[in-house]
Amino acid sequence: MSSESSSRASILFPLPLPEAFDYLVPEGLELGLGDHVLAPLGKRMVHGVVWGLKPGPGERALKSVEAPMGGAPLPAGTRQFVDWLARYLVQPPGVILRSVLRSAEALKPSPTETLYQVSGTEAPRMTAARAAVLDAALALGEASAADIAREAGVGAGVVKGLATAGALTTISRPIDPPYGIPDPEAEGLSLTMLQAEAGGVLRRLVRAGGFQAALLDGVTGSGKTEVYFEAIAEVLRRHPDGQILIMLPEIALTAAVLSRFEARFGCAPAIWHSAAGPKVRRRCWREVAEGRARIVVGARSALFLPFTNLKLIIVDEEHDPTYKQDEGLPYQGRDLAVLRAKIEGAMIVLASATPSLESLTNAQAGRYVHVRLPARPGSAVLPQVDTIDLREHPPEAGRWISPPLIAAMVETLQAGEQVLLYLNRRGYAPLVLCRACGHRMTSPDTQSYLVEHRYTGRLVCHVTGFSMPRPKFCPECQAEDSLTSVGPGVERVAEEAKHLFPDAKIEIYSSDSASGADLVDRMERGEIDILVGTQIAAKGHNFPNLTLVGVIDADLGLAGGDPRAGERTFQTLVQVAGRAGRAERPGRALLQTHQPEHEAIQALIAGDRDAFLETEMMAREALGLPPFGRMAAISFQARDVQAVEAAAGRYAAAAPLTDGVEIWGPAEPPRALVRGWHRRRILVRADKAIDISAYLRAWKSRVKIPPSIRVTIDVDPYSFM
Ligand SMILES: Nc1ncnc2c1ncn2[C@@H]1O[C@H](COP(=O)(O)OP(=O)(O)OP(=O)(O)O)[C@@H](O)[C@H]1O
Ligand SMILES: [Zn+2]
Repeated sequence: MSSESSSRASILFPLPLPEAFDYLVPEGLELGLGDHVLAPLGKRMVHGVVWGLKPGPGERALKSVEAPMGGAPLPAGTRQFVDWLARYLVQPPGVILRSVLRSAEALKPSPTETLYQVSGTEAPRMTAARAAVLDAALALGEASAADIAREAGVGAGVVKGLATAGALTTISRPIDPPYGIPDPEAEGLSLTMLQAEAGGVLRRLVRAGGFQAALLDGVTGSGKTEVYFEAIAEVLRRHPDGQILIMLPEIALTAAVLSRFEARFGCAPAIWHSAAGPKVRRRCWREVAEGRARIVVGARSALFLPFTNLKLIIVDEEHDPTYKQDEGLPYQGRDLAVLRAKIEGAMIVLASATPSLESLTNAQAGRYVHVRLPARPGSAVLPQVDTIDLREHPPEAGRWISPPLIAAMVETLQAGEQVLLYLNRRGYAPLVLCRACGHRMTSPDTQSYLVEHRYTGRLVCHVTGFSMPRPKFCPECQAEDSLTSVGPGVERVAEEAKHLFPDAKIEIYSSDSASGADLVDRMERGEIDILVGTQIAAKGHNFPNLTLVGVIDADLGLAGGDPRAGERTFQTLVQVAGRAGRAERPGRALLQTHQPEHEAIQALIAGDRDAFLETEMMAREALGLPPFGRMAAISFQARDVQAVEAAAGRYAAAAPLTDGVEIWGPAEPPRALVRGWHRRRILVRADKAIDISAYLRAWKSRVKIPPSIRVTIDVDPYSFM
């Protein structure tokens, strides 16, 4: 076994193991860092990546690497990102690697298909079937045997026979073709002065090279997309092999957005998101790893793609809460994007009309270049925002649209314009209770109210997905027909709108909608009069004829005591109001509220974002909350409530004592029971100067928790509650 030339490789597996393991490299096998290999782990052969190479056979008897797996090696930047994240997120490195290796198929070359084409050579023994095939092949150009045979109305054997006879030639083509080459000089919109200026700043940053960060802070509808296209074009010009990642919130990956990319750069980008099928995934992953894909448009998980030469990352709608992943591996995609840009020496642009306090603080401190776009292009102006005080103008009993909002809707519809009614609640009613005994319908094993969905006639748990038919008898007191729906969801508001405007075309847009893309198209074309939507309808869309936005409940989200509630509500309301009046016709937004004096709502009416953020910042600073301090959450889950309490208690007791760190809890989180799993949570607040990841690692190493208890560490919890 041990010869002069033998060496060792440490192999990292995409598994929750504490570290990479050493293997012997068999003689004759040349391995490089980042190579994909098969190696024995227990009784199995497992796909791993060469993480280190060492000379000599070493002291211990080691197993051997079995075989190389092919595919482009994992680039150095990606490996560094994995190591960095493992430390930062307090996770075993293999857990991060698992987020990188998302397509084993991508390591193999693309499968090929055979296409047929008329060769021009005469076919011997012409028959009617053969003539039909030649006609079909001429009409189709390059096509598969099956397609030609179908067109000709014969069996595929006739096609193959003609190929053997030389009358058809065959071409072998990859099923996953490379992506088109984007053209930076393709015709775009002509930019306004403000846009050109902002674009110029971004182009200069691209030319400066290396890690650069910019906050593109522009009001809704100001054309931020066009401006960051300028940065993309500059990278395409300067770096013939440079790669660009554009991150969007998952639901913003619509046909409308993609066609704007195509229009500007002359070809479709590579696409990456969690719902993409294996074929889309393997193509994108392979092309990125081989350095051929130039532009990737993706959701947060695109961060983990193996870029070989990443030059620019755009995080569009950077404030969006969907960049935060809570399940599985918790991380904040926006922050990791900045980290990745640093490691790759790339530029990053964070774009938003309502930047997060984190990014604004970085811009104010000069860490990010602050690029502003204060106005919409051309004649488009920002919407006029007003409140409707529900205490003065209450809707009729059992209704949710107030008289002033109804009046505004009448005007808008009479002018032939569109209305968006916004309520961030899916279904018909958020709560169903028994009039006889007061029983509230909840999800089994989960402390969560069931939401009534009237279209499907079911009560649905939005936490676990559990659903049941609406019962006729109260499950508690058995009273008949005693269940009543409390409060509105979008279905109920749509029902009311239908009652008020029986002739209007009304649609509901929420994550329950079967075809959101179709709704967006029809809304854009003006085929819908009133769209009743949740936050999915509030993001990024351009509906030129939409001039009235009615917010059914502007107070939703302000209650509850989460210090982020004000910021989040403000962001959502700016975004939803920002859908109005994006083209020639001016728009307005009406907010129904019980507390028109609330700071977030006042700031919105005054259009004074900065004053609002100023007070928010002061509150955060006083409490030492992010961005002025660091937070982490440690969550415990178990089937047994006593076990989870004991484990959380022991964990808390083992906390290292340090100045500048405060430990809160263990306590019950907002959802303390889900699918029969009991949850407890410890919150950690640390001063900015403290390396909270290192602190959490040290803490974790002090406690042994039994495997029946799931422990999750989140170094960037979105909610502080
Ligand atoms: N220079 C321009 N000339 C003509 N139309 C423009 C120009 N710039 C932007 N637009 C149009 O204005 C609309 C808004 O642009 P875009 O979607 O880029 O705005 P945004 O800043 O991303 O807005 P939001 O933050 O609300 O999503 C789009 O329909 C876009 O095509
Ligand atoms: Zn009852």
